[in-house]
Amino acid sequence: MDYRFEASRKEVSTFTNQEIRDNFLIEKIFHADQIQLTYTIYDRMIIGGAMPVLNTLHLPNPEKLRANFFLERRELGIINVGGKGTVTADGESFTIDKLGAVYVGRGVKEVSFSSESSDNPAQFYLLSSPAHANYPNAKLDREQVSTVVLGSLETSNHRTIYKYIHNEGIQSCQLVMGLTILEPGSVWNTMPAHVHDRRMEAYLYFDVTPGHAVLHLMGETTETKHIWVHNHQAIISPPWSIHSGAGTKNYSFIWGMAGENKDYTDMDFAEISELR
Ligand SMILES: O=C[C@H](O)[C@@H](O)CC(=O)C(=O)O
Ligand SMILES: [Zn+2]
Repeated sequence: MDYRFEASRKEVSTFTNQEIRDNFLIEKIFHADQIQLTYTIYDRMIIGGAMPVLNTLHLPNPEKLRANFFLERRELGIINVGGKGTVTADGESFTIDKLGAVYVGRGVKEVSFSSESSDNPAQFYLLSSPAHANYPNAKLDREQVSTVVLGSLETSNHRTIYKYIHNEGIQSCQLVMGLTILEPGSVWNTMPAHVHDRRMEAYLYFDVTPGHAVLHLMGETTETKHIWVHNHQAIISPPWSIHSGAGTKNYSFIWGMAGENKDYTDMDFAEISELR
């Protein structure tokens, strides 16, 4: 498991592009027949990917957790961005298509991942935060998710927010998770930008058309930095950082958060005129 410590706001303002990438970008989430995990000290979120092709993959118990099993003190949110696949949690199986989600609660001992077809393998994006309570395992298909439409084509930010794990959706201890799909011609996500000091956030960019990319923006509102992000790359966003981006074409991304509260609307917006 990759381990990422904090970087202070002051430090980040002096970082080179490579230092920004080393600290906040996860270059490759999906490795065939492997589970990739990155532990970030920000709210102790674990960001990962499971891509079963020929084999069934088992959620490991990394030494760093000093736990008896991965979910002893954690919960896990999963969204599939690949082909049909199955998540099994202590013998209970949940089969999901692309953009289906599974929540696995604290206390589940065995979690495994498999694909229906090795020609079109599932790609399970994983987010795990510490949990102090057990919530039931749950599954949600894309069609069942509550959506909010935001922005407009005139401001190049017409997009649909799908909320999966949140106060009115799948119940969790800390984890909030969903995804955003931009309409053709719209390229800006999360503009106007915001911060939420009470929660960190992680992004996974997906359905980025080959040959296109997203210019992800981070940093304090008056000290922004950029990272060019390609398909299936993830971003760690500290609680003090904006997390916004503009693509060379429309794209989609999974967002997830954990921290002090679970209120999706708890955001402090920055005026566009304030950005530096
Ligand atoms: O705190 C919430 C997250 O930043 C995202 O849900 C924002 C987002 O998807 C968007 O505006 O496009
Ligand atoms: Zn946010």
